[in-house]
Amino acid sequence: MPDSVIHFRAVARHFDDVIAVGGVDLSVAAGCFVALVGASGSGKSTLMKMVNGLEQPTTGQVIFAGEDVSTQPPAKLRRRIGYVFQSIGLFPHMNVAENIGIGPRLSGQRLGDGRIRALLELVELEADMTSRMPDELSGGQRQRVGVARALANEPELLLMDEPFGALDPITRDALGERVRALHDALGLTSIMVTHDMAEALLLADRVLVMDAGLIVADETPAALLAGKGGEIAQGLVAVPRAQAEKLAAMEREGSRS
Ligand SMILES: Nc1ncnc2c1ncn2[C@@H]1O[C@H](COP(=O)(O)OP(=O)(O)OP(=O)(O)O)[C@@H](O)[C@H]1O
Repeated sequence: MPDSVIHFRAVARHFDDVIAVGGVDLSVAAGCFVALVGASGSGKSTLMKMVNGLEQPTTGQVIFAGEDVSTQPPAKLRRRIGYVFQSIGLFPHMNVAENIGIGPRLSGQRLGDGRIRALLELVELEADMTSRMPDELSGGQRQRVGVARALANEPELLLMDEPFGALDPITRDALGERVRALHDALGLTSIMVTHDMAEALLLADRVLVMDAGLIVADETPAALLAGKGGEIAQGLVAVPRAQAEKLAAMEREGSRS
């Protein structure tokens, strides 16, 4: 498929006798926003890390932009793939501008002040944030800087692993919508790991559900809401649906009293 940015071909990753990823075949089309959901330990992070070379498949191949990831130099992958991983935070000894510019700097390029201001603007942060240190920012601001850093190299692919996990619900909602708007405006291809099925349904074009190292559902949000995707996917959809129903019932009760 020429318009696919990434292909997984029978990709498995074992850690001794633990099968983290058990044989995944998957293609992601250019321009698609994919959410990857599933229980803790189902293999989501391991699958993502095999895209940018942080983990290597035990068997199978990950193909990015037509080439096997294992044959591409790490620096080239870093330039073409932006990532926001909760486990890989900002560098604490670098200010905001230095954090945003680290990717280009590693490839021998210096980001100008104008470009840094433009990146801050993309994630709706004030231009005077540039000299702040990470510990002088709120969690939401740090995640915004993380997104700006991931976009600094104008990546073709954006990988996000629980990017908004530690944020309060209002900030999380706002940042999710901002990232989706950026995805559309910049013509990105994005894959986002989340534990939150509601977030996946609201933001993604395509929702993948992982269970025990395998992708057990691959549906659009509309198809999932219409009951497709099988038992595990429907178990995850049931949670936000039940919450929405309870809230609607409370609202009805409230309007009667
Ligand atoms: N470096 C490692 N060494 C050994 N086992 C690992 C390693 N990385 C992951 N695993 C195991 O592989 C399985 C899948 O882990 P992974 O982190 O991919 O799951 P996940 O779906 O991302 O979980 P979570 O939602 O909790 O982040 C787990 O059983 C985990 O313990």
